[in-house]
Amino acid sequence: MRTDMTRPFLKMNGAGNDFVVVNALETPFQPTVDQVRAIADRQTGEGCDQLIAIEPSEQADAFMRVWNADGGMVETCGNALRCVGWVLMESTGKTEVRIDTLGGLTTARRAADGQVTVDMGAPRLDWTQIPLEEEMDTRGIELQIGPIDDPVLHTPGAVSMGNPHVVFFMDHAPNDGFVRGSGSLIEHHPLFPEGVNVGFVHAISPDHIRLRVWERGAGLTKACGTGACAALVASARRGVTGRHATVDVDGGRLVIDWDEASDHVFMTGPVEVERTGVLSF
Ligand SMILES: N[C@H](CCC[C@H](N)C(=O)O)C(=O)O
Repeated sequence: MRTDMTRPFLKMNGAGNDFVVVNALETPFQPTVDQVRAIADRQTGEGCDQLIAIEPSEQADAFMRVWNADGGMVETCGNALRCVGWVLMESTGKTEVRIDTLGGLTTARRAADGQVTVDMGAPRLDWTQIPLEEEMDTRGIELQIGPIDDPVLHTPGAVSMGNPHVVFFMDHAPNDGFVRGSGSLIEHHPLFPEGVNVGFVHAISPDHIRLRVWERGAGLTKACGTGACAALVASARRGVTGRHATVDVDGGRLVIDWDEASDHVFMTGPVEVERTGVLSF
């Protein structure tokens, strides 16, 4: 491959959801779809679930741009917000930073044990905001997979945390094959004009859930931060949990609070720096 350009990056993860993070504060970073795919490829590239660029912002400390592994640019990423928040707090010495995204303005601050809390803002719950193709009650939408009289999956909650999510409720955590098979089907269902991230919740108790997520444009990941927020909101709206829960994901544990007074969702979880490297184009 001809190499015209190199670019340093930081490889980070949040509860196992991993990112190649590029500093674009001074020099713009505008990869093509093919370049994003090449970087995200785990066999031939650096390998990641999402590619992240930290860009300048007029109204916040930075703007965070997100590409899925399939090359599509998307609105936001909860686990990456913690990672980018940590990088900005380390580099500025601030204890709280504002990060703008295509999915809305967020705030990150330090929490106990080196963790980071992000104020993800209010969930968007109207069917037009998910968005859905037709009007439905987002507490439980009319969608089912499997035999009509005995569906395998049905009536998920729908929530936007800046990006679209559906959340199915199950009496056990599904295995990889189930998540991949049903997740990839539902991701592209015509009910979701912009595609959808697909969560599978197994409620262990009213403040503890197990979550697996098939991510739009990235597949089965070890964690999905916006997915954990959407799972808690969907669960609380159905009375499956209260407004606070520990969410066990494949790669770790996130704590989600849906604050009653502000209506904002707060997500707390880990941040890890894996290594530094240089991208070549
Ligand atoms: N696949 C997602 C973006 C990444 C979200 C996830 N990694 C998170 O931590 O929130 C989407 O297409 O909306």
